[in-house]
Amino acid sequence: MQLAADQLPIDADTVPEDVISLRNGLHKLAGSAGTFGFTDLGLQARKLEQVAKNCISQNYLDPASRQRLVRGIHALPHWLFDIDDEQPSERIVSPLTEPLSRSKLIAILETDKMLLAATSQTLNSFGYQTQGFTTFKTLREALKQTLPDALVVAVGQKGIDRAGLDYLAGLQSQLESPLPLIVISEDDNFADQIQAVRAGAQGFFTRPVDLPALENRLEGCFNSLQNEPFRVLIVDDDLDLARRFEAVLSSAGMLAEVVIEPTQLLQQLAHFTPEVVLMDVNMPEYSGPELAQVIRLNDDWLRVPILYISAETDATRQMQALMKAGDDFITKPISDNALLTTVYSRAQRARRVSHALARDSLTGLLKHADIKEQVAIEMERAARMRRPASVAMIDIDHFKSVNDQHGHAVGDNVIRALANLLRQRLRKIDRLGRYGGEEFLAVLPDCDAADAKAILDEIRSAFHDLYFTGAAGSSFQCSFSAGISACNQQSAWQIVEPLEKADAHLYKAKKDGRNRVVA
Ligand SMILES: Nc1nc2c(ncn2[C@@H]2O[C@H](COP(=O)(O)OP(=O)(O)OP(=O)(O)O)[C@@H](O)[C@H]2O)c(=O)[nH]1
Repeated sequence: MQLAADQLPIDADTVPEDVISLRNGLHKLAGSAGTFGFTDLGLQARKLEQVAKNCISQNYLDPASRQRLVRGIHALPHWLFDIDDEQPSERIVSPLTEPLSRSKLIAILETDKMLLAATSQTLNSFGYQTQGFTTFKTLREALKQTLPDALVVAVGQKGIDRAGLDYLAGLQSQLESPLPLIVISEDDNFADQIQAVRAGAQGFFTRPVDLPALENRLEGCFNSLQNEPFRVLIVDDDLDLARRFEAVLSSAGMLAEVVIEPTQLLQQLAHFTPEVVLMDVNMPEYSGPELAQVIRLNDDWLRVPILYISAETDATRQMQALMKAGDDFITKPISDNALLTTVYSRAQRARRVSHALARDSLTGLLKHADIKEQVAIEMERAARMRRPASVAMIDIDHFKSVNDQHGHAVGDNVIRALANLLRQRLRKIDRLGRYGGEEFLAVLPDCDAADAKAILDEIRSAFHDLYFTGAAGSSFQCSFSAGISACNQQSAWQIVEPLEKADAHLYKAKKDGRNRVVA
């Protein structure tokens, strides 16, 4: 910029190209310097940018402006040493996503040993670790040592009393984020419920407890939506700044990727599937709004918010950009925490919207069309990589009679319980969807027929061990049948119609007596 400023003609009738490129450089510096902690440098650059802008709008480079530009640009390095201590030392907010690899530990307080064993067993079958207590005293001592991930406590004569709930309320108030708490009571009296709410309860069940429904509530508390890191795509030609944003977002547990070559934008979108796009506005070859419009040409990315990250503060120009495409403006310079919270809230909302649109409302699993698409993707990948993969079609046995005997709501509980069980037992890389009413479809990459059968048999047995609460408090059990189709390394590229094959095997499982897996 210094060289370009020195070469500006004295008293030019029209604005030379160099003033325009200097304006662009100053604009970029004004936006990025503050982000790196050089607030004063950013302010000086912004003032000089305004001088250049005035010349451009008058289409005339007057001597006074030329002098201001030349002197100002030569003085810029001076401001480089005037680093703003405040910003870089600003603490980056704690990671906004928590890794989920270990299974969750649930502490259970239940004075009845039989009920404690049944509750533990059910939660174990859903993949949770459990720690059982029969007195509040022992639970309290354990809580002093380590905190579980959630608490299930019985109140009343058979468990914790009012003072105990007060103790839990006190404990919860000391925690940054309260523990999920589920309360079990003898009946649904108001006093117990209000007491439970004051202790931070997120679930309240009366005896006899519908354990799969309790598990469903627990799972809701853990909110699996938050467990996968948010994915953010950064499009900025200023590589230093882009890397800085990438580092800030990564430090908070998000996955960030930088688009260096805008012509690769669509490929990177398809490959990375971001939940938020951060888009620079002024780039040399393609402007941010142009690239945002390209993204919006494809309905696949409609759910992904595009945030312009720009030094542009002029409301009219911001509006013009937003009218073309894009969702909001983040104004540079931006502090690390402001960047994180803005991106986080946008990503969270985008994920919720996406989830609500693609997921089945009863089970939270992928809907029919989406799981079918996943099967196609995974089978194609398996063929390409010459890796094994399996497809499993799972159907609850005699489900019509569950509805007929216990009502539709109880039937829904059974469907939800199986969905949760499958979700807990399958791996993260497996894809799972609700294929129809009481029918589920899963695709298991890198898993041959024998392994898939073993996993499904284990889940089948765990499902059959569950006791559901039916009409008038009666309890009943359910089972499912499953059909598996698979391709191994050798046949990976030969497999045709995996769904039809799995369906034929499911039919055979039903015909052979149900409660079985046919591979
Ligand atoms: N509660 C509830 N029931 C559903 C839902 N979707 C479908 N159903 C019911 O599921 C039942 C499926 O019954 P069928 O296809 O005859 O099969 P089945 O009784 O499970 O018998 P088999 O599959 O042969 O073991 C029907 O009664 C549907 O009304 C749902 O979302 N909730």
